[in-house]
Amino acid sequence: MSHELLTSAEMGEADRLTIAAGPTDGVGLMRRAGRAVATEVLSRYPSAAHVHVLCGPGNNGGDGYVVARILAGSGVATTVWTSGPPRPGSDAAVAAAECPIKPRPLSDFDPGPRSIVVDALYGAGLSKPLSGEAARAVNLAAKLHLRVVAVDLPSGISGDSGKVLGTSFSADLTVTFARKKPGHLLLPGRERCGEIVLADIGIVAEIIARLQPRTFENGPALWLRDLPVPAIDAHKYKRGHVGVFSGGPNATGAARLSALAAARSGAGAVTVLSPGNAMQVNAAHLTSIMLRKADEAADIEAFVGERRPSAFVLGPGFGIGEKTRAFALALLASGKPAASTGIDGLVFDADAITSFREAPDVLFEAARRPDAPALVMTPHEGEFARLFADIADDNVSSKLDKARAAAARANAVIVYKGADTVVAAPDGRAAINSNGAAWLATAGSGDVLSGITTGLLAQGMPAFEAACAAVWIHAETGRRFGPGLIAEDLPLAMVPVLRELVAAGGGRCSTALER
Ligand SMILES: NC(=O)C1=CN([C@@H]2O[C@H](COP(=O)(O)OP(=O)(O)OC[C@H]3O[C@@H](n4cnc5c(N)ncnc54)[C@H](OP(=O)(O)O)[C@@H]3O)[C@@H](O)[C@H]2O)[C@@H](O)CC1
Ligand SMILES: Nc1ncnc2c1ncn2[C@@H]1O[C@H](COP(=O)(O)OP(=O)(O)O)[C@@H](O)[C@H]1O
Ligand SMILES: [K+]
Repeated sequence: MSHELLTSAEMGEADRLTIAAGPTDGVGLMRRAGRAVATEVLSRYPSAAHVHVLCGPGNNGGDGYVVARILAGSGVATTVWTSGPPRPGSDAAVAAAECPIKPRPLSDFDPGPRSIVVDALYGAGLSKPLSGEAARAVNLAAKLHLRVVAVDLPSGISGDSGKVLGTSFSADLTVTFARKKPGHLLLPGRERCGEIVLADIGIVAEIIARLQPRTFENGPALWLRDLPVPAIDAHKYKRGHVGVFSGGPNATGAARLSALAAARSGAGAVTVLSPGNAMQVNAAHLTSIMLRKADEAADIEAFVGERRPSAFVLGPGFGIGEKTRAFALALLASGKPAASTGIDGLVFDADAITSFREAPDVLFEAARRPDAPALVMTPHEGEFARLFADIADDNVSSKLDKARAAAARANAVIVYKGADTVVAAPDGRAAINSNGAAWLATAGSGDVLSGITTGLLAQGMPAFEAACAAVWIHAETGRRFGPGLIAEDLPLAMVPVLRELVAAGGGRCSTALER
């Protein structure tokens, strides 16, 4: 499965295990890596006037010497610029010795217009901010609008965090090896990589599996087998019943967006739980979605006892304050074992998150109780900082690290939203999403996401998989819809996406939910 993402350390270990297993040695891997890059350059820029290969002192530079040798051997005018010679005896030194081009110092780098740059300065071993001659090369390439092909990663981008250290190349194409790294998907790294090509250099799946990777690129491979489809004997309650809490009379739309999305994602029944004073306005706007009054926590208990809901979403448009906290805690810890409530999961979004700003530990402790239903929280950056202020303030950690730390602390699946949404589970698994588009940045879009997540939870999908699937489906829908998207469009527009997923082999029959 090539959706695993490897940290620099894991990639180094994969390298080591592959060499130990034989027969390929380190230089062999380097030759394959360099050949993969050279093949892309030759096929994409067949009439390139001149290629400038920038080689650093480590193995990234080693790959660069291989590229330069192959390009020169193919008749391409090639110049090698180096920021320092490889360590004697290293694989890179072997690759440099095999390269017939005499390197020139990077400080003299002087590319002509319309030439191509192959950036093999630093990759997985980037250890400090780019400065001096490397920074000058970055600026020159940008000023001359040169095409840049990055080897493994654009130099200056951290493979583990996607952060820019000092400055970085903005590549048109990045060729990486064996598996992508988190920095290829997290921003701003993703944007600086351009198109990403994953090259097979002979590090086999068995070796990757031995590393037991815990980080993934979000996509159907991660959760398709768990995507619920109705069994032949399904009836609506077997397909899961979702409860969505509505805000007051002036804030009911968010709940209806969530409710509609939950229904479209396959929940057989959806009930909006509305304050008494908003019943009229909700009733005027609901058709297949049911409506029930819920003014206090005791009303939830009655609803659970009578109507057997399987998942709830609390937060969209609900309002911030004591009532929200009381509802959240009642849902998490009504004092009954989960088996008797039958609740598969909860989604806390928006105001349900913000309401615990002053006392996040109360929420985390409630979520930690062994009988608490599985919890998914879907904060955007602002909401994340309210609940996890210290984690958010840490300027060193990546978004991936932050989501993971938050999930462990809250004992919840955390969907840390944004253009590079990260989904993290308390057990350490995490997925980075990359199929979205900025069209999704529209009011109510997050309410739809929480509805999809709740709909999938209600159908028995495990929390991490449900959150990952919801994020991917939501993003895919927004990307395909494109200009003009508003949140109201999303529930219907996700139907073709769902259809394709079911046709592709989703998943688990919701009869398994019979209780
Ligand atoms: N693993 C695999 O399976 C395979 C890996 N392969 C390739 O290996 C690459 C990783 O190679 P790598 O580990 O040698 O690190 P690399 O990025 O060349 O840098 C290390 C050197 O740069 C220096 N340095 C760092 N940052 C700097 C800065 N800002 N400014 C100045 N100097 C800086 C650093 O200095 P130091 O930290 O020691 O001070 C050290 O000397 C990987 O990206 C891929 O292309 C392929 O061959 C196929 C198989
Ligand atoms: N630039 C972007 N690219 C991709 N997805 C985005 C972008 N901006 C926002 N999104 C997605 O849109 C949704 C917005 O949710 P949220 O901020 O809660 O909005 P609202 O509160 O208005 O519903 C999230 O799923 C987020 O990941
Ligand atoms: K590079």
